[in-house]
Amino acid sequence: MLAVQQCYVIKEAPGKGLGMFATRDIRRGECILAESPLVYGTPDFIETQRAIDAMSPADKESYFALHNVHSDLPAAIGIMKTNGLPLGVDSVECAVYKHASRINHSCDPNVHHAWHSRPRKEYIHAIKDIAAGSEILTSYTVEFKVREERMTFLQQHFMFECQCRLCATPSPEYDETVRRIKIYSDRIPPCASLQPRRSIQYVRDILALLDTIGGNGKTRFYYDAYQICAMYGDYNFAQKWADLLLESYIMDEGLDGDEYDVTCDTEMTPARMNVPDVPHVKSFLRAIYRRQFNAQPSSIGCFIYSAIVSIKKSFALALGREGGGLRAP
Ligand SMILES: C[S@@+](CC[C@H](N)C(=O)[O-])C[C@H]1O[C@@H](n2cnc3c(N)ncnc32)[C@H](O)[C@@H]1O
Repeated sequence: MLAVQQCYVIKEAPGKGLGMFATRDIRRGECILAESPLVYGTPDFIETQRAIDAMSPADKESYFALHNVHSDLPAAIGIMKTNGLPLGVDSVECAVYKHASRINHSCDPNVHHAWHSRPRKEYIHAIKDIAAGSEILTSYTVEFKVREERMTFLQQHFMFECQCRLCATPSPEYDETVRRIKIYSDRIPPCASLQPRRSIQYVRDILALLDTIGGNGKTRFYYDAYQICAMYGDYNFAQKWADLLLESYIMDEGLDGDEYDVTCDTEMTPARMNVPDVPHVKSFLRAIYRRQFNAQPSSIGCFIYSAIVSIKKSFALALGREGGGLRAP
């Protein structure tokens, strides 16, 4: 497994309790932390309490040192509710971490957190360049919520008033952009089967809107466009969207998960794949990475670009038909 060198410190974050701060410049795409949970939680309080009781004394000490904003609940449960990160999108299970649970919130985050099920670790990746000394901030809310919705959610679940740059000064323009993104996003699935061109246009409109508000959150829309083009046999443009998707996905989630070691067929090449299926492409990228680079994840950016170039060529050979006219990225 690749070693992750610590590039952060946990210390006082004025007005927020403790927080995580960069100890050196961190580049977008770098893996900041890959951490195993102290303990897992489920919606069943009794089960959760049992898991906490069964922790080692050292883990228990770390756990009970964490922040708790739910003083109306037993401490063990309050800490779980304050600090639990879900085990994947929409999961009702969560886990609490000694370090990752110290990361404070921003509606304009500079990291993305993701659960990787095979190594059973939480990964924190920089989604922006982070200057030494800056606070490392993730988002506790789901994407595309207007200021009022975000504030209500954060107050109800985490009992604080967000003072990030997006919340401190209300911006009706920002909220209007978020509303439009949400509307277009909801229109993509129903349009995809009957009006693929229109759905691709929605994707393009969303990408343009996202650019006006900082550019985060593009990955899922690249995936939508890739799927629509692949579904219609427009492999030329499917490949172009897949390139964008891969770059964006790997920047957000990295290639650090051991699941790619386990599932990886090192003989697999993109030319042997029928469609540019993302998990397989990730396995392939990981295999090249492990074969060719004996490097820290911090050099991952350079690798991604060279791998994408080789993948482009291979896909062009394997799938190189002319597109059926869906719009280019
Ligand atoms: C998961 S903990 C984060 C680490 C915590 N600050 C600590 O001292 O361990 C979540 C809690 O941190 C505080 N917090 C997180 N982000 C904040 C922010 N942007 N502004 C104020 N407080 C925040 C809130 O009390 C929230 O309930």
